[in-house]
Amino acid sequence: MAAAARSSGGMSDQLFVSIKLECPRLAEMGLVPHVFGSHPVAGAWDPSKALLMEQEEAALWGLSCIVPSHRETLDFKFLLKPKDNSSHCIVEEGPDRSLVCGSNEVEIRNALFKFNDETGVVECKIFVETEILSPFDLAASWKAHQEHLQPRVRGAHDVIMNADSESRAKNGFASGLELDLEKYVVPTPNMGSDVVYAANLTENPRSLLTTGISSNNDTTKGFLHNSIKGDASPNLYASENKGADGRHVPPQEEQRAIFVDRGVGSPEFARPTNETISMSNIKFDSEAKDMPAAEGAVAAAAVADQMYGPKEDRKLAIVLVGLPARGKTFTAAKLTRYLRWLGHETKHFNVGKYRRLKHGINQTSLSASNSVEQTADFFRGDNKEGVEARNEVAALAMEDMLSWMQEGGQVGIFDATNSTRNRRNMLMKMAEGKCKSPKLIIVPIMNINRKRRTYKAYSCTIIFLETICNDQNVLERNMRLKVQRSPDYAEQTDFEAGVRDFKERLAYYEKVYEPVEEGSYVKMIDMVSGTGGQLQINDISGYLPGRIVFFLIWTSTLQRSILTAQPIIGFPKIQWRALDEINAGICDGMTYDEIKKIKPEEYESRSKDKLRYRYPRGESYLDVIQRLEPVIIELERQRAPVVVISHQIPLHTIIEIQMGVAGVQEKRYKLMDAVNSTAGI
Ligand SMILES: Nc1ncnc2c1ncn2[C@@H]1O[C@H](COP(=O)(O)OP(=O)(O)O)[C@@H](O)[C@H]1O
Ligand SMILES: O=P(O)(O)OC[C@H]1O[C@@](CO)(OP(=O)(O)O)[C@@H](O)[C@@H]1O
Repeated sequence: MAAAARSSGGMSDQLFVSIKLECPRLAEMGLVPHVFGSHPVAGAWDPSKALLMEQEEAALWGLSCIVPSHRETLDFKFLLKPKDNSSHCIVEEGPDRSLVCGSNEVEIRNALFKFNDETGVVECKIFVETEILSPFDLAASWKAHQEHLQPRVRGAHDVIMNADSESRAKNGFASGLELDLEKYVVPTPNMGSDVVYAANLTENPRSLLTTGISSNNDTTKGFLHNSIKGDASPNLYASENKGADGRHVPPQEEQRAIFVDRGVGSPEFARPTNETISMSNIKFDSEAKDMPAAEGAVAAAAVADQMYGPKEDRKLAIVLVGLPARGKTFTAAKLTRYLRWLGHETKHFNVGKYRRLKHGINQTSLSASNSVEQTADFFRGDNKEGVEARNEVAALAMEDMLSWMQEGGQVGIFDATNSTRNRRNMLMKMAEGKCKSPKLIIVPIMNINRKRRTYKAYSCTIIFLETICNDQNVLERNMRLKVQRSPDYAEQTDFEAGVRDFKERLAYYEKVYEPVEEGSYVKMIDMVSGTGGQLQINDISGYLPGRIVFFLIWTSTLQRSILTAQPIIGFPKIQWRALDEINAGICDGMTYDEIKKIKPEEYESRSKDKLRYRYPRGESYLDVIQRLEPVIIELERQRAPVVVISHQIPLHTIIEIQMGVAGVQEKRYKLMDAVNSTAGI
């Protein structure tokens, strides 16, 4: 019942790069080395977005990253910035340095920095170490991280590379403006210095700023306007068109950051041991241990492929769905980082943030009672005012997201519960309004020749990403975390009362919750419950880029194929509806003999043309072939072994299909009689 496909290529390999710079003089001169380069993640030659190298010893700085294999070359240079004035910089002399992806040969030469004063030239030693990593190395690294093992291969610490890492280091937060926003606008409960409420780091509601919609927190409004003018964060909205050396720098609305996620892509990677990598090994005991980095990658994989084709022409709206405390914001944040890392303009819009800015953190004004403990009331499905208010802020956020996409943004991530069909319909309609047709966004451009407006169309796809969690222990813990961290409960001094209120809110949501059954969707089910987790994918063609390591087992959605996959631990399993057995319609559950007896005319038609015969209310083999197309295309693209567990394969048989330049080789392994046969097809 199983077929394994293996391909000979190594295109999913990634290049691990570790750069070190040694120079005893820099520290005493108060200078900090940075790296900047051609790729947006290295600042796109914009010195203000250069990546900070971390000081590892008194005279040694380091930076590590993973470069995806599809990037052909990465040109870069070193530059020095004074510790206390990051706007001045000294770029190294000489030609650009080049890293050729797919090759681990790098030219090593010292870096020379020329000063116009008596300092003269400062020379720094450079060490560059590269290594091509297979998906398995990365997966093992991820696993090692999850288990909090000490690095087995490299000694360097994990990297979080962030264009604004200096201010991050100073503030402990990713962005000056957003830090200030949280500090001054919405009170946040004391979560410990290193914990940031993820929703706070999402997009700032521009519709609420520009339309003058008032907040019941006056400080908010005033502060926001000041911030935009530049008082709070001079860097965030400043745009520069030229780098220090005159190179063109693409305009950027916000700081670009790449996170080489801890674990996945961490320099602390570990070689695979004989152990298997299992989602079920994920520990889930404290937030400090963080949640699996995998989901972000998993979900990203499922959507990243939507980005294939000319990048500037493709738009993707990812709409999160799920009850509160299911990890939506967490997943959206990971997805945002991951897609940005892949090079896609991505923004995360959190409706909770909009709600808090518009209505404040205490919704009692819209609820029946004035007690703080009644705030859950705002979320009651039959609280007309509450529902309207929530829809209103959701519409504002969607409006902002669609406008940003029209202006050039590529992936918008819309983070709210979106727990009813009505709400999702509203969002789809809004998107269609902008798109004119579900797949198209129309933007006017001037056609000078004809002196009239024509329209340039580009496609926009909506994908629902639903997070489902049935594990009561996980939920209990998540709920307490939400109360501890959400600004909604910042003013609630009685923690247990906050938990009760949040549970009440959840119960209201549960009453009206309608899981997604419509459109294109990815369902992430129990990803953190310790059972391995499952993904359900519907109507997403060509998903799963080869470089993603977490998708290695594919099953249909039917019990028997899921059960067959169960003993295979080590990889999350993905259910594809496209792999389901033929739908036999009214004949479902009957044997051929029974069909012959009960439905002789059907039996007769089927015998005449098995390929085209379609069961009443069911499918024909031609239909099945058609729905299998995306699976086949995806298989072709995979560069790591994939196990497909599906139907109509001889019992107790594994078919290994090797795709190579010389054609396709098929091997059959009979599990019961150990006789193997080989055939070319
Ligand atoms: N897939 C998941 N299933 C369940 N819990 C998760 C998942 N991913 C992350 N979490 C945990 O859920 C907690 C609440 O997450 P959050 O993203 O704020 O929830 P939501 O946005 O759904 O209200 C996080 O602190 C995280 O530890
Ligand atoms: O309007 P819906 O779809 O319920 O979603 C947004 C709401 O989700 C909530 C539900 O608790 O999420 P969040 O945790 O992101 O703050 C509310 O804050 C927010 O107002």
